[in-house]
Amino acid sequence: MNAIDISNLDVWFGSGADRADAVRDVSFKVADGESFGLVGESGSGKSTILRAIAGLVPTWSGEMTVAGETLGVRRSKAFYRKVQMVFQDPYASLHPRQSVDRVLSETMGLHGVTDIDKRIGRLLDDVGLGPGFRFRYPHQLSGGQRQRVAIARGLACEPSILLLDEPTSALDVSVQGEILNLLTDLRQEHKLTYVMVSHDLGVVGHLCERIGVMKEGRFVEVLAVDEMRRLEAREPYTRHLLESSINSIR
Ligand SMILES: Nc1ncnc2c1ncn2[C@@H]1O[C@H](COP(=O)(O)OP(=O)(O)OP(=O)(O)O)[C@@H](O)[C@H]1O
Repeated sequence: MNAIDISNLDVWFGSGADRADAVRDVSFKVADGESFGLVGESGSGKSTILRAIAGLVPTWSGEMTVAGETLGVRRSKAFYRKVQMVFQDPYASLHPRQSVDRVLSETMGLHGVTDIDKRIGRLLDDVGLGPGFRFRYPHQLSGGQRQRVAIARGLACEPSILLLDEPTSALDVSVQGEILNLLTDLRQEHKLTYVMVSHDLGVVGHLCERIGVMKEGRFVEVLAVDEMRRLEAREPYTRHLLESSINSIR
């Protein structure tokens, strides 16, 4: 089964002379349990695809079937129980005056999760934080710990799909590997499907099975991570991209 099936997706912002076409005629499928990466130069439309799936862009056309739902203009509450997004900067995405406990219990309460108390303890263990972090505030956490809280929030209502928008790029290099390992373990333990945006081909190689290479809103090509490592790109643009990151992908 496919967790995600996207056909002919176009996303644009503005209209008339101010119209910007951010995503053009993009199609791809992601199998249940697969991890799919979106790579390409800055402004090529990677984050916009995630935002379109999550219902965060107003104007799009095409077909999107995600977690068994054919998507329209609005996302249902049930959709957000199945599909969650983790953003690049955990400091910006966590409310400064909300403790870890409140962040997690509010998310669970919103989605009608029962047994919240026990679940928070388990979630904190799952993301490698433990009970000592439960009543801390964002400013009392390191960048890596904050991202672990953001991941715990993403997992709080037991989704099947996580949309990861540069989940390690705001972090110290020394912490990036830890978060990538955590995401790898969580995918296995919770049988998750990932779509991950990253400008770092090393990060994508670590976590994904296939990558979609983007340029100016379009897919240039889709290739397996093994092909990426062997520099087996069909398109000159991809070859150039791979060759310029040769040290991080091998
Ligand atoms: N809300 C918006 N209004 C107008 N234009 C937008 C908006 N969001 C994105 N864009 C434009 O859409 C294009 C794609 O942006 P997007 O953020 O998806 O690129 P990206 O590949 O994720 O880039 P980066 O790697 O720098 O994050 C860019 O030209 C951007 O300026």
